[in-house]
Amino acid sequence: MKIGCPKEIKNHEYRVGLTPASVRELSSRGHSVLVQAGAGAAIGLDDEQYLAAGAQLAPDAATVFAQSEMIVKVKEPQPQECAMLRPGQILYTYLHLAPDPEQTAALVKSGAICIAYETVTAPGGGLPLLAPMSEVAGRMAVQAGAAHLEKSKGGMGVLLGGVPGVAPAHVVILGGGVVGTHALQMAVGMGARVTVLDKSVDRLRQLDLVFGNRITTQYSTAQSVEEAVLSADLVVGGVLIPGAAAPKLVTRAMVSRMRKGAVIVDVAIDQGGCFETSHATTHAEPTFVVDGVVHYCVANMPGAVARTSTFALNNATIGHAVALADKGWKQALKDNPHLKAGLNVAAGHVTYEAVARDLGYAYVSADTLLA
Ligand SMILES: NC(=O)C1=CN([C@@H]2O[C@H](COP(=O)(O)OP(=O)(O)OC[C@H]3O[C@@H](n4cnc5c(N)ncnc54)[C@H](O)[C@@H]3O)[C@@H](O)[C@H]2O)C=CC1
Ligand SMILES: CC(=O)C(=O)O
Ligand SMILES: [Mg+2]
Repeated sequence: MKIGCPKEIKNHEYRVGLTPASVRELSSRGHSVLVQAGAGAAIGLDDEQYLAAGAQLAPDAATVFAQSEMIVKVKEPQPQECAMLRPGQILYTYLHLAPDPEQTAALVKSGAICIAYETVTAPGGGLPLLAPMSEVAGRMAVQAGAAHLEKSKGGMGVLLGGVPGVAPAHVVILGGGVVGTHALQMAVGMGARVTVLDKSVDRLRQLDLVFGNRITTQYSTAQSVEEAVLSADLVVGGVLIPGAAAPKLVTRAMVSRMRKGAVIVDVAIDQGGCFETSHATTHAEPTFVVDGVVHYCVANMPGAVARTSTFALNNATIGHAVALADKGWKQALKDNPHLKAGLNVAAGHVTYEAVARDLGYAYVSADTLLA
C-alpha cells in the first residue's frame, strides 16, 4: 500500500504520525511510505532518518495526500486537509468528531474511510490508542495547573504542595480514568491534597487500593462535584464517554462560586469539555479567565512534549497501521472488532453511534459497509 505522513499543521503541534522506526515496520513489509519533508524535524526526527528507514520524501502535504492510499496523522484534519481527502482513501488519526460538526461534515463529504484513534478498543477494555496521550495529558495537567496557580499566570498564588506549617493546595480530579490516574500520581507526588470523583465505583476502588488514604475518592453526582469544585484550588477535567460529547459536569453557576484565582484544566476539551465555561484554546494562548477562574483548555496538550508523545503514540498505533496496510481496511476491520470500533466515518456515512446521535446523522453500522 502507498502510505503518506504529512507534517501536522495545528497550532504548536510538533508530533508526527509515523516515526522512522514505524516507517521501517511498514517499508520492510513492502509498503511504500511518503513522508512530507521536515515532518519530524522539530523533534529531532530528521529527513535523513526517514530516508534511511525506507521512506520517500514529498515536498508538500498536497503531494502526500494526492499520492497515498492511507494517510497517517496525529490530530484531526484541519479544513485544508479535509479538502484533500478523496473517496476510499483511509485516514488514520485522532478525530474527536462529536463536538466538531464542521469536521464531521467535511469527512462525510470526502467519502474517505476515517478511523479515529480515540475509539479503537482493546480485548481487555480501555482505549489503547488514546491511553498514551491521556497519560501524557494527565501528567501535564498538574504541571500546567501548578504553573497557572502562580500569580504571574493569573492564579491565586498557591504552591501545590504547601510548605511545613502551610496547608497544600486542594486538587480535584473529575474522572479517574487514564487522565485522572496520571494527574493523581503527579498531584500526590507534589504533595497536594487530592480528591478524585468518578461514576464508576470499581474505578474508585482500584484507585483506593493503589493510593490508599493519600487521596479521597468520591462517587460523582451533581452534589459531590459541586462540593468538590467549590473547595478546589485546581480542578482537572478528565471524564469521558467514549466517542460522545463530554458531559458538562461543572455548570457556569458553579464556576462563578469557585475560589478566585483557582485554575481549571479541562483535558476533556477535545470532546467538548466538561465545564460549561470551557472553549478550546491553543498552546500559543492556553488560558482565559471566567469569573476570576483561570481556564486552561488546550485541545492538543501532548503536542507540547511532542517528542515523548510521538514515540508513545507510535507504540500504540503502528500495529493497526501495519494491519490496515497489509490487508486493506475492509479485511483488517473484519478481522479485528477492536479496530472496527475505530471506524467513525466511511464512504459518506457516520459509522459511530455516539457521533451520529450527538450530531444528528443517520447511523450506519460498520458491518453494513463491510458486508
Ligand atoms: N486535551 C488533550 O490534549 C487530551 C485530551 N484527552 C481527553 O481526556 C479525556 C479523558 O480520557 P481518558 O482518561 O483516556 O478516558 P478514560 O475512559 O480512561 O477515563 C474517563 C473516566 O471518566 C469517568 N466518567 C464518565 N462520566 C463521568 C461522570 N459523570 N463523572 C465522573 N466521572 C465520569 C469514567 O468512568 C472513566 O473512568 C478524553 O476526552 C480524552 O480524549 C486525552 C489526551 C489528550
Ligand atoms: C488525544 C488528543 O487529543 C491529543 O493527543 O492531542
Ligand atoms: Mg477539533
